[in-house]
Amino acid sequence: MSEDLTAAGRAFQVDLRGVVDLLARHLYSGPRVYVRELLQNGVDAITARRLHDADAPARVRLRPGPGGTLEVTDTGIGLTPAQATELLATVGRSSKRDLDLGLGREEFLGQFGIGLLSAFMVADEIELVSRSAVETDEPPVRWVGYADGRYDLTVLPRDADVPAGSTVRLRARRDAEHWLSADTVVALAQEFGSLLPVDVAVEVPLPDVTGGAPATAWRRVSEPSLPWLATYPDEAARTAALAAYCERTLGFTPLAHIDLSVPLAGLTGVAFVLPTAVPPGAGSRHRVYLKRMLLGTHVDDLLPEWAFFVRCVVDTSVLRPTASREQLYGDELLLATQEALAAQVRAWTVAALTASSTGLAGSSDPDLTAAAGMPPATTRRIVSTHHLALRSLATTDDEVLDLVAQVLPFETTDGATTLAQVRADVGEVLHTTRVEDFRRVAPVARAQGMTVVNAGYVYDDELLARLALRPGWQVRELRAQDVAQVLGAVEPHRELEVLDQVQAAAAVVRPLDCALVLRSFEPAEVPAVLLQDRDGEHQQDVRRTVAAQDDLWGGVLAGFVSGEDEPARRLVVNDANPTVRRLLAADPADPVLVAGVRSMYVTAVLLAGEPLRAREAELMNDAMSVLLEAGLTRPGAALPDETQEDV
Ligand SMILES: Nc1ncnc2c1ncn2[C@@H]1O[C@H](COP(=O)(O)OP(=O)(O)OP(=O)(O)O)[C@@H](O)[C@H]1O
Repeated sequence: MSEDLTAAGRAFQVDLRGVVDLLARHLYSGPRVYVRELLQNGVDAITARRLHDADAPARVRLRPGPGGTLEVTDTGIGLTPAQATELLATVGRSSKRDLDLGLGREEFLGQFGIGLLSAFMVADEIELVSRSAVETDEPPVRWVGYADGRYDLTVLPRDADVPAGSTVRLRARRDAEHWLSADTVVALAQEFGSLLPVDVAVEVPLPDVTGGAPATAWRRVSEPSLPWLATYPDEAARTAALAAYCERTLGFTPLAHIDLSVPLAGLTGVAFVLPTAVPPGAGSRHRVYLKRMLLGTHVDDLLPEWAFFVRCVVDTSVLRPTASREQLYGDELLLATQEALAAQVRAWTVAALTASSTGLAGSSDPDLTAAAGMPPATTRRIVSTHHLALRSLATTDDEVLDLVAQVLPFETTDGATTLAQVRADVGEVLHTTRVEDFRRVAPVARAQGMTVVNAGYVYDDELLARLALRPGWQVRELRAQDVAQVLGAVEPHRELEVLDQVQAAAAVVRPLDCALVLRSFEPAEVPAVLLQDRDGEHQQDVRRTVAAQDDLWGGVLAGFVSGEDEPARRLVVNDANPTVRRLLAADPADPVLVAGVRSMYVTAVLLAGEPLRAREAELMNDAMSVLLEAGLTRPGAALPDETQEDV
């Protein structure tokens, strides 16, 4: 016989275990948030009571007990038996968004009506004993919820010893006792509730010195006011207090702090400047409080990527949390807030940069004077520690770009100097875009009096490309020809004199995709330099592609290959170098000439900062043995023969 399952208008049944599992695994970051949810309910209840009675006490007390119990008592609004039935027995029911009850969401931390369930992550039973502080004729009530979805509700006698407000009691599930231990509760209450505007304290055991009954004390975990809004005797005291707060909370001593304020989002706070450089892309980890309850310590997206040199601590009363209460909800308001915060950090950054370039005496801009108010050594330290962040910002911001060009040192062939200085000295800013290119040309360029900027480091080539578009700047990437041009040609008679040797030497490097030319240049100690020809490199690429294509495409592409099979690199041999001159005096067929050219080539590759390929290392070895052999067998170069007697 089959049962009739037809139904209409029935209510959903909820399997609480499934819901709790869902919360624990997918919504909350872990059981630890149960403390936050209990604190939040206590604070919200106090807020609700204070809407009726502004002078009502504002206390939350947490008492971890023996055997894994925890009692959380608040002096909040409490519940009548009817409210307890309605609010606690329905998952998703919340008094905090119920306008019928005359309450709006703005005042409260909670909104979803699921927070209390988080206690089931650590306990199988939640007991809540409550007495309404507003409907004082109502009796107190005791509600007990079980993780399997049942609950008991008992109306207590009117004269029962239950003060106005609520007490939640938990008994830890086996395996979850540590979550309710005094140490853990203190740590969690401090983490989530340190900035709460109510008096939050945890009962902690005192060390037993008398041998009597164990003594306890209340340890206050909340601060009376936000550290950045508190009143201090003077600016120096405020800076010191904020630095101490940063040390306690974020674990570092800041180089400086930047005050933040976005009234639209009810946001105030501070950005602390990190004392050491962080790699770009390290992510920004900001500490965000929502109505003074910790939302998260790793909230992303509060500031743009370039601001990776600061860590913020902010409190907002208007931005909304995601349901996990661990990130901010991405709405229009958050976007506007991010923009406003970025503008404030940027204004400060510009001020710091300007201050470090000029000293800024008498500036009337408050940001500028604030930054300039820092000791010059501090401004310089900030700029040198966080130059990468500044370079990154300069790639998208012209004002910062101009300042960076004036203030930040770049590596050049004249030593570290600013781009503005290079412009003032030589007009055009010539730069390489790879560190290897710079290493390759630096010694020669330096000796020729050419100024070349190394823009091979992160952000620098983007930065120079942007600078090239700024009025008044002439910026160009260095080409091989620029260097080749300044390398002096050799007199025609000398060229003729060593023609055979140069041709023999060219034949040595040709299989290594390298041409060879003879020039005379300073410094004379450098026997040869390797020049990379970008056009040549491109030609090489095309040639490789042509070789790999079928006939039709190969034919089309071959049209792009210009002229002869030009090598991509040029070994420029220095006729001013004594070793080179001796080498060029050798017989073109002498194996020493071949070995000498090979070793010159390898030295030039290394000087250019290029890695040595296996083939080149092999050549070096061969060259060494030829040179050694030649050296050892030279007449008069043999080791003294010990058997021979002195004559
Ligand atoms: N300590 C308390 N004092 C008075 N009322 C309470 C207390 N704790 C819970 N409540 C009532 O129970 C309701 C449900 O609480 P719960 O923590 O599950 O959700 P919430 O706080 O409303 O929202 P959220 O899920 O965002 O935390 C609350 O809206 C509130 O009315």
